Amino acid sequence: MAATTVDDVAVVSGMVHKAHMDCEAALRTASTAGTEPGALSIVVLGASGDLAKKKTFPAIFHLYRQGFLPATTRVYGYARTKLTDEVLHAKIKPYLGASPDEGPLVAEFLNMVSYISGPYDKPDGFEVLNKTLTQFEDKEGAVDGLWQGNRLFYMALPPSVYPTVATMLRSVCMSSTGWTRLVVEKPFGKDLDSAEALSSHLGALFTEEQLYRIDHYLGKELVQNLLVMRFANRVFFPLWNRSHIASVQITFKENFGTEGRGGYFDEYGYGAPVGIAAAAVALSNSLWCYLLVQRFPSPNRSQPVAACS
Ligand SMILES: NC(=O)C1=CN([C@@H]2O[C@H](COP(=O)(O)OP(=O)(O)OC[C@H]3O[C@@H](n4cnc5c(N)ncnc54)[C@H](OP(=O)(O)O)[C@@H]3O)[C@@H](O)[C@H]2O)C=CC1
Ligand SMILES: O=C1O[C@H](COP(=O)(O)O)[C@@H](O)[C@H](O)[C@H]1O
Repeated sequence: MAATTVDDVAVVSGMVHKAHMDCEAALRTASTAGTEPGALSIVVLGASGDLAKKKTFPAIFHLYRQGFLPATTRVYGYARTKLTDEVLHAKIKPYLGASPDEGPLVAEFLNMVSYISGPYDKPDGFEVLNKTLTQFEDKEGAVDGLWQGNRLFYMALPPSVYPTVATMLRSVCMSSTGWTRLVVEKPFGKDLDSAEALSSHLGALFTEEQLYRIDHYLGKELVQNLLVMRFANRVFFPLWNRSHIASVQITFKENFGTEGRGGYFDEYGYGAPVGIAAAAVALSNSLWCYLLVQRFPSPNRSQPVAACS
């Protein structure tokens, strides 16, 4: 059995890089931190929903607080519900995870956040969004006399609308002066056929470098630690195989109900008891990934493409 090396850890980090990140890590990678020149627009699609409120906006706030976002960043929420900027701010503020003395910082952050309402299946709203982004980029995106506007789209939406929204973004909202990236939160399909269909749909619209598929559960510390324990711990590494492990048990525990997460359970047995629907969503992505984290062989290079294959 080969000894574990620092390279093994780097290889594992490479895998983590592409597919196993939480919202914050994904956004940080996708925005290449605060050093990149030009204007950065982060668009949260499904901004009126549960994931946006509980995970995505707080993650963006944490990046802002840590100085990982360029000074020329704006955050746009997009969804069908008609909301004012103020109503969106009031909705997300309690979830940002700010301490009582961070009032001014929160106000500064919310000042960067605005909201656009529009449909997912017609170009109208996306045209307004594109115009808004372009105006911001024209104003703030100057780099050495040239203009650069980078756009990050985060789909905090039910899976049923991913394909339509991706098509709209591709036809109406691509940046013509910088990069465009699309973050897709799990579930990535509910079975092999739907995962392949989604993959080929997105693959026809965006390049692999533009696509970030994430499951925030795999960015959790416990799961990340499993990777280190498997590949970088000299005691566990030689023992982590079928000769020494009789079975692996993964327990999914959640003690609360739907709580506004209608879209979350869409197509995953919404009529079923909440626990079963929640477990079905978790099983379709997170739990399989946990199992893979236990089992996948060490990839031979640290690039995401090596990890994917
Ligand atoms: N909530 C969570 O903790 C987690 C969620 N996810 C995933 O993130 C995505 C979003 O989840 P979540 O925010 O909970 O879902 P929501 O039900 O809150 O949906 C998000 C938004 O999408 C719009 N929407 C809801 N249902 C539909 C529909 N049938 N057709 C079109 N638009 C709809 C609504 O906005 P509007 O009507 O204003 O357009 C809603 O505010 C899902 O893929 C979910 O599986 C992943 C991990 C955790
Ligand atoms: O992916 C999921 O995330 C949500 C939120 O979980 P949290 O522990 O990060 O707060 C969870 O409710 C859901 O069951 C799971 O599939």
